[in-house]
Formats: sequence, C-alpha cells, structure tokens
Amino acid sequence: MATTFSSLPIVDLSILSEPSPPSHSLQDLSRKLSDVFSTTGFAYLTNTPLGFSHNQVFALASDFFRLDRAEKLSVAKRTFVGGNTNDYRGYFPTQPDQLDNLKEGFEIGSVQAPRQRALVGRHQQQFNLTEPNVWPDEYAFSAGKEQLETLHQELQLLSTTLLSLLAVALGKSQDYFASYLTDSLSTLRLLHYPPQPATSQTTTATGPKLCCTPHTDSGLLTLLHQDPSGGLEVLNAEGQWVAAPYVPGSIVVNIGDLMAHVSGGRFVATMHRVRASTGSCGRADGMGRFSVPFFFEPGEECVVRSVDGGERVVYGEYVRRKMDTWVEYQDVPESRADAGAHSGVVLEVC
Ligand SMILES: O=C(O)CCC(=O)C(=O)O
Ligand SMILES: [Fe+2]
Repeated sequence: MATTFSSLPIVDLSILSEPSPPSHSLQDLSRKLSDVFSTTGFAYLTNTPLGFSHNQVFALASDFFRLDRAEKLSVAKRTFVGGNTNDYRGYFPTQPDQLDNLKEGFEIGSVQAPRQRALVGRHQQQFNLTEPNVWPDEYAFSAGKEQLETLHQELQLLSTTLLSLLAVALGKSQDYFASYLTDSLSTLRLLHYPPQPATSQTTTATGPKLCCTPHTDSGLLTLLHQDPSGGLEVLNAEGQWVAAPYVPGSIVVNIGDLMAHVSGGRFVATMHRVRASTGSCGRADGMGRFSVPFFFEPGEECVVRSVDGGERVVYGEYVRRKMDTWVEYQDVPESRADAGAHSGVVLEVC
C-alpha cells in the first residue's frame, strides 16, 4: 500500500534528453524513481524527452472527440456496434447509465500490430489482442492518425527507458525486462469526460461525484497526460484522497498491478479516481475534461515473474482473465448485436 503523502513528488527527467547522460546521473534517477514508486506509486515527470507539447496532445484528443458521432461509431468496438469487426482497439461511447464513469474513449496499439498468435478455444470467438488499429475515415482524420502513432512510439520509448532504470533499482541489469516488450500490447487511450450539468450535484451520499471510479491500473506503468481541468485524485495510506492537479508541462506516471507484482511488492500500484467537473469547471472550451493515458504493457506471450521468483504468469492470459470481468468484453447476445451504441452494456474501462 502507498505511504502517507499529501502531494505527489516531482521527478525531473531532463537528464534523459542529454546525448550521453553520465552514469552517476542515471543512477540517481533510478534511485529517485525507485523511492517514489515504493512510497506514493505516483509522480509527476517534468522535462520529459517527448516531441509533443501538451497543447498538441490535447488538440489530438479534441480533434477526435469533435468528429461526428457517426464517424466515431464507424470505429466503435464490436460490443457497441455489432457490424464492426474490431474488439480491442477503437472507440467506446459514453454509457448514459454509467453515471460514475461517464466517458468516451479511443484506443490504439503500436503502429505495427504485434504478430498475431493462434487463438484457441473460447478466445477465438472473442477478442484478438493483436488486432490492428482502426481509424475514422482518412480524410477526416489523416494527420491525427500519423501523430497518434508517433505519440504512441515516443511514449513506448520513454516507458522502456523508465523500465530499464527500474530494473537497475531492482538489482538487475538494465536490459533485464527487454524480452517483456517483444510485441508489446501497450495502449494509447484518448479520454473525454463530458461536462456534467451545472445543476448536477458535486457530492453524493457516498462522496464526490466521479467520472472515473477508484481503481488501480493493470499493466506495468501508466504515463498520463491530463489537461488543466483537474479532478485526478490518489489514495494515500490513511485513506485520504489527495488531489493530483495538472502541473504545467508535466505528465503523471504510476505503477500498475503487474509492475507491483514484478517488483516483488517493492513498488506500489496506488488507487486513483477522477472527480467529475460540473458547470463552469473543466475546459475553457466547454468540452469537460480530456486525458490521455498510455498503458505500458508487455507482449501477449511474455512470461511475467516477480524478480524474487515465484509464480509465472503469461501476460495474454492475465489480460484475458481481467477482461472476462469487464462487461465491455462479455459475449454480445444475438438480440443486442445490432443495437449499436445504446446497447446498455455496462462499461468498465479503467
Ligand atoms: O483521466 C484521468 O486522469 C485518469 C484516467 C485513468 O486513471 C485511467 O484511464 O486508468
Ligand atoms: Fe487509471
């Protein structure tokens, strides 16, 4: 569990932009990351070696979510539009009955879809984790496609560097986790939380109104771009929700369940949630809130094991087990197959 904290630490990554960073500086960074991941499990990263500014990232999100509903539904997951063929990549619409998880999203994997492996049994009928990305009509979204793929690549590279620093912190060689990333299934997700009406209550009997319910992330690391709207909160050891507002120029990083396992429990996957923005809170353009998490994940066939040894877990099986509990990925009954976006499927996407 995370320790007691009242704000998130900041980790400066400027050293990573130097052509040949001195090894003692990399060791310092490795120790710093290890410290924050074993206490808060969450941090702000500043001076990241990314080619995209925040404005550019959120322009991509805005361009996507402003597309016509029909255009977005043309790339919706099959759960939502029965005639589509994509299950794992693509768009998911807001679910009006999911009041604490009111969000729409669009997900892509790496530019080159990982090699497909033969699917067996029940999964053959279900979802293919290595399916290629789907894109709205090229004309409507051509520049966006290229830029999102580049952003995915850059975030994969940065996450890989962080992972090698963590390997060293765990007493392993810096390339210890290299094999994990063969055919990596990392996902870049654009998220849009529409504004809630000004009249809607900011708190309920059970706490504040949320647009993303408390959860831990399931992969290795998450790198999150959040816009200045605020709302992200992180749970400390005393059970207090600590606000993690936007720090200009930063991205947020956090440990996922898998990395907590791999680290033998040294690093913590910390619970987090997002408060809903109501009325004039949220983006100045009235769109509510955008965020862009990048979920850094191993390949489907990667055998994941704690650095202390113990149980071996095949990543693809781990993900499928998780997905079996996400209603978004349950079998679509015949009667609902053509019902489209208002099928009433309960969506659990955090
Ligand atoms: O929107 C955010 O700030 C957080 C989103 C998140 O935690 C997630 O998608 O796992
Ligand atoms: Fe999350």
